[in-house]
Amino acid sequence: MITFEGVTKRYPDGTVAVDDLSLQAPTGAITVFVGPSGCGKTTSLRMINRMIDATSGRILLDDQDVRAIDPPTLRRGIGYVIQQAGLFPHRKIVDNVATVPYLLGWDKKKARARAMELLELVGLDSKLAGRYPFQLSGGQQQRVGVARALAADPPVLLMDEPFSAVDPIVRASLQEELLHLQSELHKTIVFVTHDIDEAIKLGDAVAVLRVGGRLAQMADPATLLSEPADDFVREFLGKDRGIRRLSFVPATGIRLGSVPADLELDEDTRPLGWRSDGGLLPYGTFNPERDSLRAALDAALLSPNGTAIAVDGDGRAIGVATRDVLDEALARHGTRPEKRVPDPDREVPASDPRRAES
Ligand SMILES: Nc1ncnc2c1ncn2[C@@H]1O[C@H](COP(=O)(O)OP(=O)(O)OP(=O)(O)O)[C@@H](O)[C@H]1O
Repeated sequence: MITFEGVTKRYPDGTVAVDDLSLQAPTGAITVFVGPSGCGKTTSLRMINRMIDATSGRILLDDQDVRAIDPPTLRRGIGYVIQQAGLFPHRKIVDNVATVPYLLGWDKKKARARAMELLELVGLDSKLAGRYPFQLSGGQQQRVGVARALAADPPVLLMDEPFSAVDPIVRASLQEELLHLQSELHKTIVFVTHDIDEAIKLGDAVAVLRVGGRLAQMADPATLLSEPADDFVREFLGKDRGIRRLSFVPATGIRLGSVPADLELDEDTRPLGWRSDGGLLPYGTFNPERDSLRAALDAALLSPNGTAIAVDGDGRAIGVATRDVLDEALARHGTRPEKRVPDPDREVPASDPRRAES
């Protein structure tokens, strides 16, 4: 557990980057700091490993004040990943990954063996080990950055916009891999991003900061989307938060009808398409055991008749959800009124989506 207790950082020029920040990043979970540029995310992150020292307040690592631990010792237990990986350009990939083990005095063979193991863990081909950073793509370099941060098996990992320099497709796969790694490693991760979608995808807990380094809200993603604390958080989450929050509603409760005769199936009862005079029409599927209500809606949108096909883990049709049934599910989950503290002094502007919701 990482605990911020009333932490403030005032830079020598008087800028208050972080103002009385109190929050907890739970052990074994991903906590994301998100917010607009200049809101103090990086400063907050760097105060954990003492690359920056707080002006006042305390940061505790489990129960120990980080100020009581000398920085080299502290950083041995904290992996650090930054944007564009920050690899040493003149060192081979394997030696970049082995940096911390070398510093810890491991013998070269053991350190390199560990590096090779980590390259595999982050999905890199072992033949890249002998290359130099410039010979790798941006996405590969980021993977090396993650491998390097994990080299000494630190319990804590700090990640500062680690995926923001790569294109959206590579970024999505790096995010998936981080989630996969985390499901095995259970590190305590603090992740900084300015991208709310990334925060919602990766965070077990999301701390939304506002400029001036003040905490606007800290919550799990589903709560954040359904119960934004104020207008700043609501704006920051964006206009499509209604549909995004359906990603956190399981599709299990959807009432399924039987598979209709106009759905063409193969011999294993996997769907092939909707029959029509002009041939088979496209369709969309969802797995009620595994997918969200959003996935079911997506499946419905892919079918010209608006009916989503439910499949089992082997892709076999087990039923359908018609538009009416999906409407019912939406009515149950999609229009839940927000819990907010009304502010009688505040007018709700005509453009505010809450007007439409009420
Ligand atoms: N060394 C410094 N001296 C003075 N002010 C600083 C210093 N470093 C950062 N700041 C200021 O502190 C505030 C917070 O900066 P910080 O880098 O923590 O924000 P951030 O949320 O990470 O921003 P971004 O998303 O743009 O990286 C900003 O106003 C920044 O200009």
